[in-house]
Amino acid sequence: MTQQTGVITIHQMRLHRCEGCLAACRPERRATPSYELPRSLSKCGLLKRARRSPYKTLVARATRTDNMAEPSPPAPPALPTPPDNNAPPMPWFGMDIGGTLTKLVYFEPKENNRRELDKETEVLKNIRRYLTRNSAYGKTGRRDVHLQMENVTIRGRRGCLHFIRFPTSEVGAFLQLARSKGMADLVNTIYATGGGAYKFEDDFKKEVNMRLSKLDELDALIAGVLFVDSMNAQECYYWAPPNEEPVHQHATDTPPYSAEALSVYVRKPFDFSSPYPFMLVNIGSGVSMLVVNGPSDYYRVSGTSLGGGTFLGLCCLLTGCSSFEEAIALAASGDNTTVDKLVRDIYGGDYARFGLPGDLVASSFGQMCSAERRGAVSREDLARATLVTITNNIGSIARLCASNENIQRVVFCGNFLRVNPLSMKLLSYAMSYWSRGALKALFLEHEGYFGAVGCLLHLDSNHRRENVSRHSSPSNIEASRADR
Ligand SMILES: Nc1ncnc2c1ncn2[C@@H]1O[C@H](COP(=O)(O)OP(=O)(O)OP(=O)(O)O)[C@@H](O)[C@H]1O
Ligand SMILES: CC(C)(CO)[C@@H](O)C(=O)NCCC(=O)O
Repeated sequence: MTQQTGVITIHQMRLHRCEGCLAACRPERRATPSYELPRSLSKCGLLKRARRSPYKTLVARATRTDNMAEPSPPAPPALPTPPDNNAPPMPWFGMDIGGTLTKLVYFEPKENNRRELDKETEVLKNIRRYLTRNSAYGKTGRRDVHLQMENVTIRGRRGCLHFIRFPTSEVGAFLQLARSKGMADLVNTIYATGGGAYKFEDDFKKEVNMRLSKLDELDALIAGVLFVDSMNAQECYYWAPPNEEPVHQHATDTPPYSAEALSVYVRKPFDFSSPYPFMLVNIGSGVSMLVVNGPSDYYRVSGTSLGGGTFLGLCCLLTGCSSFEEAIALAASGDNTTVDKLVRDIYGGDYARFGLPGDLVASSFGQMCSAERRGAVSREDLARATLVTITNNIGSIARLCASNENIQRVVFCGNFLRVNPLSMKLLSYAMSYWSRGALKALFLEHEGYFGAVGCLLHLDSNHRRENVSRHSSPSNIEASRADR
């Protein structure tokens, strides 16, 4: 992320400028986003104030190079946003305690004036220094420095968003750290989402006397996606062959889904400023699929328990690897065709009548019933087959749901896609090929952090959301199950 020069505020969500834009893009790089506030956000005081604000919203009209809109004049310089004296005390965090990873977004205020600096306690300064000067915390905490967002303004405070993650199994260690850094004395409430916000609520209270103000994970996810995308013109992208040749019209000898064909795919920016309707597929430990018709108009259409957790769990079992990064590295150099049974292994070639090419996987892990083949297979091949199995299954369900719902754009997010271009390319190919070009797979740079951002956006909300979201009414749950 290279946002440096623009000032982005919640009041001025549409204003975007980044180094990348200034260097490489025309001022009109992005079309005016039709950004409506998520209902959850519009309930919070901050945004109510923003609407009444006398400070005019500034819109940097910019259009992505692949989707040129009417040229428009460059945006005028940003007006300063008035500081909000009723803002809650720093530090400001949003937290998503997921089934595998906990994500923490920290707002680091910039431009403190002298008075504020004098007022800032030593503890607060230490927390800020500790979080922003390190990129590793203890054995397992990591800051994704490349995702850092500069010049975000929240409640009149300009600052920088930092993205931190650690395994949810280390929540205990995090609480100890929070105590040792004095965080517990400063923060009495954290906006938190994810199953862990429920599961660990008592631990936060007992260990560090912090209250978790719980937000629904899917509400927070959507709010976070819309907010981050509105601030970062580079957020949304897709993968395609360099010449953008439709993969279902591919006419060479190399199968379009082979490792060789996928290796030439390149990443391209996508203008997501008119997003609706879209399907959001969150690939975390498990997978949730949502149809999003508007910022506060969505439903969970389906899901699958075969997600990122399954990939990692199976890889650990099959290859003895011990981290996600290792599993991905193994998969990157493996060959799944020694593990899977292909259509040609069954037919000797294509099953032409129903358009099934010989190279298509007919049966995932289908070769592994042979002792001889099991003896010959490598760890890399097993990891690759696991990745392809999980990815293709998610792709199939997403495609069926999208066609069923008459939706053309499918946005994939979640940390399964972290450092995992292979899955993104496979999903891109599969969406396009099996829909004959009708579906487009899209991806987001801040992969797994949207829930935590959604929580940060609530930091001044007095409104505590109902524990049971309106989206999970019994009838919706039934509908979601029935859909499978
Ligand atoms: N460093 C990592 N450690 C463990 N898993 C990782 C790591 N990086 C990426 N992953 C992948 O990301 C997945 C977790 O993604 P994410 O953080 O989006 O979900 P979660 O919030 O933990 O799960 P859920 O939403 O289902 O509760 C893991 O299952 C794994 O596939
Ligand atoms: C349970 C959640 C929502 C927790 O984030 C996620 O892991 C998930 O969507 N799992 C898939 C559950 C299913 O629909 O089969």
